Amino acid sequence: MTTVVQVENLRKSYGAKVAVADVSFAVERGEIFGILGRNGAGKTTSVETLAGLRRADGGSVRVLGVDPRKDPQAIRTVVGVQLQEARLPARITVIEALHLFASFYPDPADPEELLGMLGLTEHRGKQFAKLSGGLKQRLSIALALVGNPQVAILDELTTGLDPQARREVWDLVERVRDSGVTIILVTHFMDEAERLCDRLVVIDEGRVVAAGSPAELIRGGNDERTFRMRLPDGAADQFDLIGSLADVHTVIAVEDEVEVTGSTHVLPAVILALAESGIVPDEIRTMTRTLEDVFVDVTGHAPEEELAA
Ligand SMILES: Nc1ncnc2c1ncn2[C@@H]1O[C@H](COP(=O)(O)OP(=O)(O)OP(=O)(O)O)[C@@H](O)[C@H]1O
Repeated sequence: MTTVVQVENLRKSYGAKVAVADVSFAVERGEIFGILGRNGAGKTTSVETLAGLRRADGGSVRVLGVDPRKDPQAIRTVVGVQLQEARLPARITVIEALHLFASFYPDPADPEELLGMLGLTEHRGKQFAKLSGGLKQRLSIALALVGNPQVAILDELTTGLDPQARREVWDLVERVRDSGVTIILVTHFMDEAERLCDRLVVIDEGRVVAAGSPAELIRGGNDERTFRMRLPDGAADQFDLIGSLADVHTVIAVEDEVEVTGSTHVLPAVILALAESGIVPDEIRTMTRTLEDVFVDVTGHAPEEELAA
C-alpha cells in the first residue's frame, strides 16, 4: 500500500482558540478515509491544512511527499477540495463553472466526462442558483475533481440532502473512488461513514480519539453479543435454564421478548440448550452496535451535539 497523506501531531490555533491540539493519521492510496467529529471538533481545520489552505502551527503534513507549508502550489494540483458550501455566482451554468475551474489547472479533467460521471449532462445549461441541493452537491464534487486530483477532500457533502439524494451522492463517491481517486470524507453523519469509509478517525476537541475500519471500531475489543428472541407460549419459565449457561452474562425480559447478553457464542449456546428442551424460539433478532454507538462511547456525546465555542 502507498501512503498518500501523512499527518503527524498536527496543531493549529486561532488566537487563544485551539482548533487542532494533536491530530495524526495516514491515508492510503485508493481508500475512502473518513474524518468524523462533531461541529467544531477540528475536522475542517485539519483537512484545510493538508490542502495547503491553512498553515499549521506545529506537527508535520505530507501529501505525496510534499509539505503543503513549503509548496502550496504543488499541493493544489494533487488535492481537489469540495468546499462546504459551493460559493459560485448565481447565474453561472454548470458547464461554465466546470470550464472556469478547469482553466485554473495545468492538466484538467475533461468537463464533458465529469458531467457524464456525475449525472449532470442533462443539467449542463442550468444556472447555479436554480439547481436543487443534490445537484449543487454533485456540481461541487465535479469541481473538486476538475483538476484531475489524486486526492479529493469532500467536506460535509450530504448536509441538507433528502435520503434519496444522499444515497445518490454516496454512489457517486464510490464511483469516484473506483476511478482511482483517494477520498478524504469529512462528516458528522455516522451512517454515511459506516457505509462509505474503508478506515476513519474520530476527532474530538482537536484530538484523535478513535481510529480504524468501521468494523474494527464497532467490534472495538467488545466481545459481548446481545440478541432478543420471542419464546413460544409456556416457555417463558426457561430463564433459569438460559441464565445457567456459561456463555450467558445476563437474561432479562423486554416487553414480550427475552434479551440475552453473553460471549461471542451466546446465540448458538442458547438455541442449542433450548432445542434440547424441545423449545424453538418464534423469532430471533441480533442487536448490533453501530458506528454511532462507538462515537458516543469514545466522545461521550452524540455526533450532532455541537462543541461549545
Ligand atoms: N478562522 C477561524 N478563526 C477563529 N476560530 C476558528 C476559525 N476557524 C475555525 N475556528 C474554530 O476552531 C474550532 C474548530 O473548527 P473546525 O471548523 O476545524 O471544526 P469542524 O470540526 O470542521 O467543525 P465544522 O463542521 O463546524 O466546520 C471551532 O471551535 C471553530 O469555531
